Amino acid sequence: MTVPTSDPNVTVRADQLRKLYNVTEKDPGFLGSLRAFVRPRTRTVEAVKGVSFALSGGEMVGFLGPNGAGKTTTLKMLAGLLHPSSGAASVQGLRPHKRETAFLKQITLVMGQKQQLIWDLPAQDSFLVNQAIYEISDADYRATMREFDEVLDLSGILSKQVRKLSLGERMKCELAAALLHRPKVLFLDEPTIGLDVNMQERIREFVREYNARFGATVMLTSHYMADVTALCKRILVIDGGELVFDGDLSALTSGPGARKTVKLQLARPETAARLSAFGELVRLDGLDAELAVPRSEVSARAAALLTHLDVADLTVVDPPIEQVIGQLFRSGGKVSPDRPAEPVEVPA
Ligand SMILES: Nc1ncnc2c1ncn2[C@@H]1O[C@H](COP(=O)(O)OP(=O)(O)OP(=O)(O)O)[C@@H](O)[C@H]1O
Repeated sequence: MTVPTSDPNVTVRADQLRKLYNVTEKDPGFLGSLRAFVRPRTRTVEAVKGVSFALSGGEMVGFLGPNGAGKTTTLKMLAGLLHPSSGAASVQGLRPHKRETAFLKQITLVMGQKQQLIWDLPAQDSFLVNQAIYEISDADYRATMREFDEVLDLSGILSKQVRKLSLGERMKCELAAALLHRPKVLFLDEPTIGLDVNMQERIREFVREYNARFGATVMLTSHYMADVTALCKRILVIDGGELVFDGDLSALTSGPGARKTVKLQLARPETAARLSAFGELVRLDGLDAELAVPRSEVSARAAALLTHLDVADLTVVDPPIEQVIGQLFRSGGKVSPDRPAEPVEVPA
């Protein structure tokens, strides 16, 4: 896919972005080290294989993919930390890898697994360092801190040494420090990782308010689907370095190819083989079973289940979004079209 180049509303653009890493390989042990020293062995990993997309100003987009799919590498290229092997990125009309001051003042990259606050000092000191780096006036600094404090409740933790903060407290400070200069584009890489559900919600609320207040563009990776469903209408899915889906989250749960979960309580035990005739068996636990069924075939399959099996209770629900995304990964991003209902053949 080639990204349109003339849309003035596009703030983030990836055009055939590709990244190769050269990895040095070494066998374990002393002999392995010796061999690697005498005859170094390298391998090329294609972490990102020519991805293209465009984000509009103010859009919040979820960037999903299994481990090692290329999410962080893509975000690092967009934030200018990595130089693409080929292709091009542009953010607010600027080339990220040039790391110009005008670019750095408009973006931020927050990595939940890495910290930018100075470990041995109170968080407040890191804030003052950022104030100086980004040339923020005292008046703006105070106003921003007041606003952030309202949502994140920072008072009482800013004067504590960073090393003594809890994970949640530290993450609130990390976010506030990273947004002190009020960037227009936020790259958030797992900002809620390891946090309890209350703190995840607090961070989401903060991102939502920031986006509404400043019209910021947000690209978010998270392994917690609740973050994505709460904040993003659109998702990009990357798998094996390739972009396999770019569209509305709702299209996955209600569009062609979407599936429903049929929850069954059986009156007597059934075999997996018999249940599988009615749909994809997702769970079988004693008398409780769950089947994934194409949306367009739900009525026919439910009727067949009630006819052929001894069912005590049957309910139809939307599958958890994790399951939908998992299915998307397994199908290489292909959303299969609706098919006409097929007759069910039940093994004896
Ligand atoms: N500095 C590096 N040198 C060599 N290979 C790397 C490097 N960084 C990442 N990779 C490889 O590139 C691929 C993509 O990694 P990346 O960190 O971008 O994935 P990810 O989608 O962010 O994964 P995760 O969800 O596990 O954080 C992986 O195969 C990884 O091993």
